[in-house]
Amino acid sequence: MKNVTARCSDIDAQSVWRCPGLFYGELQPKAFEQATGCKRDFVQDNHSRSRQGVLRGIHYQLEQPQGKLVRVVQGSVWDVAVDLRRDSAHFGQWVGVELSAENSRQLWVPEGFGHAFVVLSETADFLYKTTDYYHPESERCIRFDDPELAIEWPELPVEFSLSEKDQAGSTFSKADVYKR
Ligand SMILES: Cc1cn([C@H]2C[C@H](O)[C@@H](COP(=O)(O)OP(=O)(O)O[C@H]3O[C@@H](C)C(=O)[C@@H](O)[C@H]3O)O2)c(=O)[nH]c1=O
Repeated sequence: MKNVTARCSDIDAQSVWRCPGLFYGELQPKAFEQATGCKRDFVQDNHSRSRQGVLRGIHYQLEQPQGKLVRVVQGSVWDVAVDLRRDSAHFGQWVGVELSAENSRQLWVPEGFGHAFVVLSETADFLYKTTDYYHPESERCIRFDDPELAIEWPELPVEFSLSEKDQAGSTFSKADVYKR
């Protein structure tokens, strides 16, 4: 499997099941720094809800590149980060991880990576913090099924469902990428 863990950190979130309900402790800056070795200020918190089979990505912004700390608070997704830094030893390699409300895992997707996910459960609530602001003018998309990237997506009982923007994604070979 083409896989890279370099600079993508899988973090144990601080969530605790309670009876009844769930207590979720936001990852504090110090804990984030300890887990990733990175120091970041997050400027935006996003929340999206999608149904099973919805696939979003592979997204990235050329300007104002965003580091993303991602997690799921309801349901589960298969989450993927792709190294798009041309000078990187891991250029074009990807890492995938299941994120769910049950496993409380978080993935740190650093600046310079593309990001995508597909919803495994009936629905999923996906939350992410970003290190820079949304910049639609420089947003780019690479096809999730690019043969060169050869990302392994899970099999689902429903067809994958993509937005028009995601259907029109570029091939990896023709995509604008990061210089470093
Ligand atoms: C991401 C984003 C979208 N929007 C708006 C634009 C549009 O009208 C609507 C939906 O946008 P999108 O179709 O881009 O949403 P979505 O497909 O959920 O995009 C997200 O996908 C995942 C994989 C990521 O990595 C995220 O960074 C982001 O790109 O929300 C904002 O206003 N601010 C934002 O930060």
